[in-house]
Amino acid sequence: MAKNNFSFRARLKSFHYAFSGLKTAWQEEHNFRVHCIAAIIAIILSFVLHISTHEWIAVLFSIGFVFVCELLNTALENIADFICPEDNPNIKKIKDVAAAAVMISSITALLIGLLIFIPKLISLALR
Ligand SMILES: Nc1ncnc2c1ncn2[C@@H]1O[C@H](COP(=O)(O)OP(=O)(O)OP(=O)(O)O)[C@@H](O)[C@H]1O
Repeated sequence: MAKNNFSFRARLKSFHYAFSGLKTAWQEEHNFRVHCIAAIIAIILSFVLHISTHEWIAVLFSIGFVFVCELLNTALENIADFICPEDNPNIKKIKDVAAAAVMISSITALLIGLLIFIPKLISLALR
């Protein structure tokens, strides 16, 4: 029964676990670091180019979308390596499909970034 009681301490612990997951992804996944750098560049460009609220929503949603795909891909890779460390065609399929999700999210984010930033950069250059 006591397990169902709401506890701020338990909620804080959940945050701690989630941040520990982020730390693991940062330490172990090179792609995660690349996505962090891309996100920082996109946020700096957004401030510098004074994008609109709607554009901010698109940029932030794209960044979150890529991070979520990357983190789920990392979790899947770890499960796959844990249950089957040897070469296995099914594991290859699972990892390749998960990697495809990251690729699609990254291409989508890149296209959204280009749509928002390129016209602003061109008009800035032509001023
Ligand atoms: N156990 C396995 N059996 C068969 N093929 C595998 C196995 N592990 C990995 N592979 C193949 O090798 C590719 C790379 O695997 P890996 O686990 O290194 O992923 P990665 O995307 O390179 O990792 P990272 O995100 O660390 O850069 C996979 O996409 C898959 O095609």
